[in-house]
Amino acid sequence: MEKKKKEMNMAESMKYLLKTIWKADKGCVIFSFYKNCSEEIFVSFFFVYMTQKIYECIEKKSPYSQLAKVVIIFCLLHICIHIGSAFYTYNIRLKTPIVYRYIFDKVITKATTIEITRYEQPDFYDKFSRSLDECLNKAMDGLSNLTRSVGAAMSALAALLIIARVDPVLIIFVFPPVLGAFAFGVKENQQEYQLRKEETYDLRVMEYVKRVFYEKKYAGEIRLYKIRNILFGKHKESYEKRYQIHKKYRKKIAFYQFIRIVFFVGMTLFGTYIYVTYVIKTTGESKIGAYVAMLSGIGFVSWQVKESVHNGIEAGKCCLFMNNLKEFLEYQSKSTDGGTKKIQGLIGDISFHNVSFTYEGGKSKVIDDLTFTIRKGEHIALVGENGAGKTTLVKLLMGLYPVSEGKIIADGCDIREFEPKEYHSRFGTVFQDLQIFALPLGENVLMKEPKSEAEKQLVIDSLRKAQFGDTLQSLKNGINTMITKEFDEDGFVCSGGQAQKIAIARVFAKNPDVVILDEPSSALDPIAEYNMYHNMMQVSEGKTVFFISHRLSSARIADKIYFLEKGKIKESGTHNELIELNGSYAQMFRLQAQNYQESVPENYINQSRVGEELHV
Ligand SMILES: Nc1ncnc2c1ncn2[C@@H]1O[C@H](COP(=O)(O)OP(=O)(O)OP(=O)(O)O)[C@@H](O)[C@H]1O
Repeated sequence: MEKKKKEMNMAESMKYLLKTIWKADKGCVIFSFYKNCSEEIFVSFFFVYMTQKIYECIEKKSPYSQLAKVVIIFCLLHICIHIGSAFYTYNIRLKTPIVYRYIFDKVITKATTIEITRYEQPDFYDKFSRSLDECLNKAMDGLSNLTRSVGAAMSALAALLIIARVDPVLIIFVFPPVLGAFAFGVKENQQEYQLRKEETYDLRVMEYVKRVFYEKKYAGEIRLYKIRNILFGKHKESYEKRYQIHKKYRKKIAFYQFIRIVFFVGMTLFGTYIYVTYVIKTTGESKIGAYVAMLSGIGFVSWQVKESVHNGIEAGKCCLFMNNLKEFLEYQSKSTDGGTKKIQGLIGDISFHNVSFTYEGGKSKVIDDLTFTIRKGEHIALVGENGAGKTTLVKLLMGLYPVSEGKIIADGCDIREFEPKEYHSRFGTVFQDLQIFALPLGENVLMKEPKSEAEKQLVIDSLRKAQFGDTLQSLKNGINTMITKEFDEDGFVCSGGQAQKIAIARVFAKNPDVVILDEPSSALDPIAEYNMYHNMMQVSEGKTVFFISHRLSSARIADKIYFLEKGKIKESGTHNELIELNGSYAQMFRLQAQNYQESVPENYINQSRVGEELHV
């Protein structure tokens, strides 16, 4: 995102992870600490204290009953601790999805409030995908590793206390692995995190290629064109880049691991053996039992330190991913910066004041110094060549993109001052790239589950107005029919025109203040197109309507037509005024009218005259 924030260090990211999971489910954190700490401390007492007791018993020739008492206490403790652990194992499986849902909710909620422009930035996708994929999985892994690390550290500490009772000097031998493991563990973590960051772009490319081969919408093009080879090439290229990145970092990580284990852990083990041999040699064999027991104790401590560091490193890796989550969730969206004002009544007049807009990274203005006013209830047609800026203009109006210069006023107020969610809710839109969801038809229209009879009827009426009535009648399950076959073999697969009709029905069902139709009829047949516009204009009586259409025959019904060219309004007026003006609009209109007349070739007409079926 734009402003680079300082990343959290490991301790801060661990705190953030714990805080996040704590907010999602307190029990998760408590159980995890309980299980891993209690088990590990018990193990250290069992191994070190019990071994020492056995040797003591042999050396002092104490009665066997004393040892039996210790064994019974340990047995009882063992049962108690593992009852708790069993409870944890049962619970943690149930709690993991709660945490997963909590983070998922936060990320998705945030993503839907961020300006659409962010979706065009690779950096946004990196953070978004890492927040979703990595953080979701890493959060629980992080907690598990962190608590195991703390458990192993506590276990090592408990063992050290037992060892110190025999000979405090022995403790010195434990410090090299602790210091080394810590210093090199941090380095390993940093390398691992850098590796993940560096490979994110290529991972995304690989994910994209995977998605293209997976999703049905690409299946046709892939079979018909040679795009498969290009995509394979991209996948291979990214795979090789990732391989090089891994090679670079894995070498360093392996080196740090080698130093940590061979040098520091080795120092402890060999140092202790030399020291214990020395002590036994100089003090005689009186304490041989206790010292031999301590040798295994030091081995245990060293193992636990290794475990603690290893788990700490793993936890650190997971926790550092929390940087992505935090940065993503704390990102201040431009469109959500201000905007708390509520709209009173319906949206009234809308005016553009010297509005200009350039897409981020774009070189030239897509909308260039536009000034005009739309009266409440006017039906406006936006026409012009491809790329003239028509879609961009309506997206600016809906507040989906922030204007670069100037302002848009609705109801006498800059639209940036309105509460974005409420402002967006006032528009009913059919986008050019409209989306149909793998949900029942009713939900696709109402955009929520139609529960009451009135809501169900509204869905049916809206579908009829959108010219979907005949198709609806043929559907066995009516508005409960599942759309797409993604989750239901009997699902209904829409044609392009049917999908457009469903999207149009959404607008009828929503009954918004302002209707925006971005080429809503491009896939409709001429009769459906005529009826759709007729219905739309009827129900939009008194509402402001913007429609973008390349079929200028439909623009005739508008109260006013704006002809856009390179982000500027070149001509405006009613259809008749613009025809009279005899400018670009009139020229385009005449060209289309001429094409329609010439579009049925002479020989087809002749053939049809002799009784053959006409297929045009
Ligand atoms: N997300 C984007 N990022 C960068 N440039 C964009 C983006 N969307 C559109 N553009 C550019 O802005 C210009 C206007 O696009 P827009 O979609 O507004 O045109 P339009 O008039 O609706 O075109 P059409 O009739 O083809 O739908 C085009 O040159 C296009 O390449």
